[in-house]
Parts: sequence; structure tokens; C-alpha cells
Amino acid sequence: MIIARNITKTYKPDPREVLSKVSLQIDDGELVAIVGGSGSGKTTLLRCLALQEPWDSGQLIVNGEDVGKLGPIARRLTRRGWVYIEEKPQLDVRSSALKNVARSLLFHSPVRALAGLVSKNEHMEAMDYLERVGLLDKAHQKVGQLSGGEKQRIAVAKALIQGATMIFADEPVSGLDPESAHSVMRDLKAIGKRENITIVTTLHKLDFAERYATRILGVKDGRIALDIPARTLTSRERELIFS
Ligand SMILES: Nc1ncnc2c1ncn2[C@@H]1O[C@H](COP(=O)(O)OP(=O)(O)OP(=O)(O)O)[C@@H](O)[C@H]1O
Repeated sequence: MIIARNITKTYKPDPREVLSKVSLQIDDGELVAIVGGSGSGKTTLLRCLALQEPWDSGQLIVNGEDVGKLGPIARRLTRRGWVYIEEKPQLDVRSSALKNVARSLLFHSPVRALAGLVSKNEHMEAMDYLERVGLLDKAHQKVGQLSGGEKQRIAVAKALIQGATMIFADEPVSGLDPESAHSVMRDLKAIGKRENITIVTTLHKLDFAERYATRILGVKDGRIALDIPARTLTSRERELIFS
């Protein structure tokens, strides 16, 4: 569980508050969609919650621990099992989908990872995870030849193979055609439910949040303007976020 209390953030030297006194709670197993207009602070909020970005004031409590009071090692332990997926996932485009996923098993063996020394068992395990995200038939294809949606699924497979308990995804469907976008969101939702993973994602498209999330967090000018169980928003609720 993550609890944020009055999180405030500026990007110095600009004194403008990009996040202003943000308070929220994320429960285990939720699929939380952070929505809002361009520049409203969605990505900054996601990055602060994922402990990828420092904040200026306020508290972030993860599973009962006040993260601000933890040293770097304890912070790293808090983040164990957390995976942050960038809008454009960082993948080795010259290697196959299978190699990209299998190498995630070697994050504790940097030398083997660098040399690409993946055992037969690790390959088999990676195949299993590619199957889980519906990419078994693309296992031997170079990642550079895959579509944006397929790359997102590889990023998800990499997260799963590392034993993710929490996935933070920044705009996972931006730039995808509608069909791929729906399929990525459907997969994220199904995988989260099946593997009991909490997912927090920023989304430009409100209809995707309404359809796939369990909760919608609407951000406007760095503040939480709406925090409700996901459903089709009323025009008044839309106005609170986008007017
Ligand atoms: N690293 C940074 N340094 C300085 N300012 C930043 C930085 N990152 C974001 N900002 C500013 O903070 C504000 C919020 O940015 P953020 O990326 O969080 O918004 P967003 O809602 O995700 O936007 P978009 O939907 O356009 O991606 C913007 O005005 C942006 O210019």
C-alpha cells in the first residue's frame, strides 16, 4: 500500500509547484489510472510515487514505512519488486524478444548479462513469460522489428520475469493504434489480476481509464481534482480535470 500525504514538488530553479499537496492512497491489487491534461503533472506524480524522483515536502508511506526517513539501502529494499516502464521501453532493439526477456533474469549477474550468457533453462523460462503476454510467436524476432504494442508487452514480460509486485507505467499506450492500445491495456489488466500485481499508469485517454482501471486519479495543475472508482465520468467530473 502506498500513501502520499501533501506531496509537493518543484523543478528548481523554477519556483512553480508541479505537484501541490497531493494526498492519495493506492491499495494492493488496484489498477490506478492517473489522467489529466498535458503538463498537469501526471508523469511527475508517477515518478514520485515510484521513488524515481525526489519531492520537496510531504510524506510517502509504503507498507507502513515513511520513505523520506529511510536511507538509500532501505529505500532500495522498499522498491524491491517495483518496475517502472517508460513511455518508450528501453529494450535492446538488435536482439530477439526472447533474449531481451531472458536477460532480465541476469540482473544480479551483470557480467553474464553483458556477455549475453543465458542458460537453456533461462531461455525456457523466458519463453514461458513471452507466452503469458501473447508473444510466443515473436520470440525469435528482433525487437527493432516489432510494433510499439509488442514492445510494451516485452517490457511487461521483463517485469513479470523479475517477479514484479508493482508496475508503474508511463503512458503505455501513447502512439499505439487503437487496436494495439486496447490489447496492451487488456493484457495489463488481466496480468495484474492474475499475478496480483498493483499497477499505476498515466493515461492520456480518459476512455481507456474508464474502461480498464479500477480507480481514476484526475490531476489538474498539480493537484488531485478527482479520486474515484473507475467508471464513465460525468461531464461535470470531466470538467474538474480538463477544463
Ligand atoms: N525534468 C524537468 N525539469 C523541469 N520541468 C519539468 C521536468 N519534468 C517536467 N517538468 C514540467 O513539469 C510540468 C508537469 O510535467 P509532467 O511531465 O509531469 O506532466 P504530464 O501531465 O505528464 O504531461 P504530458 O501529458 O504532456 O506528458 C510541466 O510543466 C513540465 O514542463
